[in-house]
Amino acid sequence: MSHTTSPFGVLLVNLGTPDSPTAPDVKKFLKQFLSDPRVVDISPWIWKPILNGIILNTRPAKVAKLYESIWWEQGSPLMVISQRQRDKLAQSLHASMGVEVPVELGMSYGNPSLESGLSKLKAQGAEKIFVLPLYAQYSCSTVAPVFDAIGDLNKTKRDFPELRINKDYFDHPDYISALADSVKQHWQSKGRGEVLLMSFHGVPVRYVTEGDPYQKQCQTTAELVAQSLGLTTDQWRICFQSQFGKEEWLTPATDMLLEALPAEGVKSVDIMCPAFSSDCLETLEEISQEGKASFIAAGGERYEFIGCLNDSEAHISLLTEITKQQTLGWC
Ligand SMILES: C=CC1=C(C)c2cc3[nH]c(cc4nc(cc5[nH]c(cc1n2)c(C)c5CCC(=O)O)C(CCC(=O)O)=C4C)c(C)c3C=C
Ligand SMILES: [Fe+2]
Ligand SMILES: [Fe+2]
Repeated sequence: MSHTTSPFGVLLVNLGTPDSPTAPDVKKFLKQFLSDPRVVDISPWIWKPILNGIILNTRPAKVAKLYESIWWEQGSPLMVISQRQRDKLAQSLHASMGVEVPVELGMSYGNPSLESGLSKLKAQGAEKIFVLPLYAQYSCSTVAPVFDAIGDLNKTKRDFPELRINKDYFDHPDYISALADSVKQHWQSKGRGEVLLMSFHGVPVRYVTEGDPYQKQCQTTAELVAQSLGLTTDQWRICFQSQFGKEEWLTPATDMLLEALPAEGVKSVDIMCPAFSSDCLETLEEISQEGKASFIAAGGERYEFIGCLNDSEAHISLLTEITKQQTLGWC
């Protein structure tokens, strides 16, 4: 195998996670994240006093306990899985392109920062950068901040690398088949529920009415997965999780749906989270633990969580394919 280095590098981007499951580290992370006007876009005159006066004084201790319940020996699941994705994508690109392609991680909030990921790529000789945000569905609250941050970093530089930033991959055939195959594998090992729930991270309805294509992309992903599995309309549902704050968010809300399903006669479900490329607090705690408890308390009998694509072969092969398609002509 050749050991030539490619002229481009890949920056794998995710949202980020606290450095430790302690209140001070969770506070530091939440402060940076929730101060981004792309995430919470209400006027700073109104938002800053709420954030600094209430949220950052109450939420970190509560959320730190939740992080503690899902934390792994090697660190935050989101971080550990992201590192595995980085290493496996580098191996896979080397094997399929015949050149060594540097791959680094950059988190929108917390560590390692986007800036450190870009510097590491530059140090390895990458003159062109392919930025791959690990969100299949574009949202103004997740992918757009990556565009903003990279633009901002370049503002202070006299020169900047040639850049391509992936916008989304919500309908990529390899993404749909990876999700569908993960459901089939799960059915084989754990049996099959009456209904497959596809729970996507929510966003405020206003973001969508103002032009965010997120909801539409989630709907398309869910329909394509259902179609690929041959499900009839009564065998699957879409829902939106992790509501934050008082504004109206996308519905149906996952927690409300889980409480309502047993009364509708649905006692056995499988639930997956296609908007998350790695398991994290929002899937391992909110969906796998809390969701199960509320479904069972409402009269449900069987609740099985299907893990995210994480560092599975199908996921790495999807990321390899996207990288090859988007860097055509660079190698
Ligand atoms: C404030 C509003 C929020 C919006 C809008 C939002 C969108 C959004 N988030 C993800 C994926 C992740 N979110 C994670 C954590 C997280 N998200 C919010 C709030 C919003 N998210 C908060 C306050 C937190 C921190 C935890 C908490 O305090 O509840 C994470 C990281 C989880 C981890 O393990 O560290 C991810 C990943 C998506 C995909 C999305 C919009 C499409
Ligand atoms: Fe979130
Ligand atoms: Fe949450």
